[in-house]
Amino acid sequence: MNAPFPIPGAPPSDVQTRPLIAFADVSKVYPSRDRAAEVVALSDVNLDVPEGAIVGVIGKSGAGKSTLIRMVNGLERPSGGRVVVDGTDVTALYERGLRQARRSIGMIFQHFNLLSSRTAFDNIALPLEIAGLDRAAIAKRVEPLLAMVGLSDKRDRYPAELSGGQKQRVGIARALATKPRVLLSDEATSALDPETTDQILALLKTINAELKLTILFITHEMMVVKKLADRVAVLEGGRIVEQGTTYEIFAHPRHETTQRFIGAISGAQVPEWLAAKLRPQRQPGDSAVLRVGFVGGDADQPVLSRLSRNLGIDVNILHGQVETIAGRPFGSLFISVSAEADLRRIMEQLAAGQNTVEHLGYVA
Ligand SMILES: Nc1ncnc2c1ncn2[C@@H]1O[C@H](COP(=O)(O)OP(=O)(O)OP(=O)(O)O)[C@@H](O)[C@H]1O
Repeated sequence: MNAPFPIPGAPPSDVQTRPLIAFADVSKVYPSRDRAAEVVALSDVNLDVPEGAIVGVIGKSGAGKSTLIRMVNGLERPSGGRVVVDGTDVTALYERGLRQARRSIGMIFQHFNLLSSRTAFDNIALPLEIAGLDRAAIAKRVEPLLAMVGLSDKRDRYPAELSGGQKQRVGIARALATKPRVLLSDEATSALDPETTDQILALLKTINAELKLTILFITHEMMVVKKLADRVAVLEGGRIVEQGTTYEIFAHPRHETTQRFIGAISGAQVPEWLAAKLRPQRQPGDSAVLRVGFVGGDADQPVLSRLSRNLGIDVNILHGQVETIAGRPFGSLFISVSAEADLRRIMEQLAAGQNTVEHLGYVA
């Protein structure tokens, strides 16, 4: 029931629920050119990015990710639908309005897009120069940004003198210079090695938490989604085929594209060495091989030692990867038990909570 009049001091009812970025029925068709057919890059995209959240959009090459993210700051215009950022319909804005809207939307890129003729300090200062700040005001803003991204000692270095990770740190500081409310990340870690990727993702998480900055990112790597996102949307052929919280999507992927993305990193795939040894029929002296999937419930409990104690059997761990996503356990363990044992009871015990158990076959 609606309140008949506003409650004094209460926030407007939509403050907590209104997304900071909203895509509503967005489509994009690139017209045909030079006898090439038109390209439908996006169809019926509906996606909300809640204020303060980190939302990832994952998809293969050509899925429409860049087209989607570039609509938020008006670098791309939809053919249909609306993109609303902080209450402003950016699809209705043109030059001056767009320039102004872009001050509250920072962006970072796969190849950093730094000016090679400018030092780290001067790259970060650029948006402030464009905004007309004087030198003193610029220094007052840039120095703390350099410190925040851990580059105070590199302030006078040129991009060619910086590592990939350091260049991306400059890119992040530059994106934050105008104190945006939204940070867009276009494959920001795709050109970096795994260790540097982790450091940049950690920095983005810190920035999100400390500055309350809303982050929308695109990637083709599920690992990045797992480490960074609160929510994820899976894009395929220009359509969102699945979206939800990162944990929901990892724990219960419904669409086969999502399952493929997750399968590659979840540890649920049977390792090659085990697949080579597995046989469907039991032979004397064999062990039975089981895959236990942990989704949310029981992985932090001593599941295997309990099993061993309750049923008096030995359990061998063959392979596995169990970690936490959004603070909840997720992953798979491959175990073997004597094929003489009561497999039905073993599987019942292992399937306690939300665990899944499959009997894969036998090994010698
Ligand atoms: N300016 C353009 N003119 C015509 N077609 C375009 C244009 N930009 C993108 N496309 C097409 O639109 C589709 C989506 O492209 P987009 O770059 O958004 O995908 P993506 O998921 O970001 O891919 P990648 O990961 O390879 O960058 C592709 O088929 C692409 O060829």
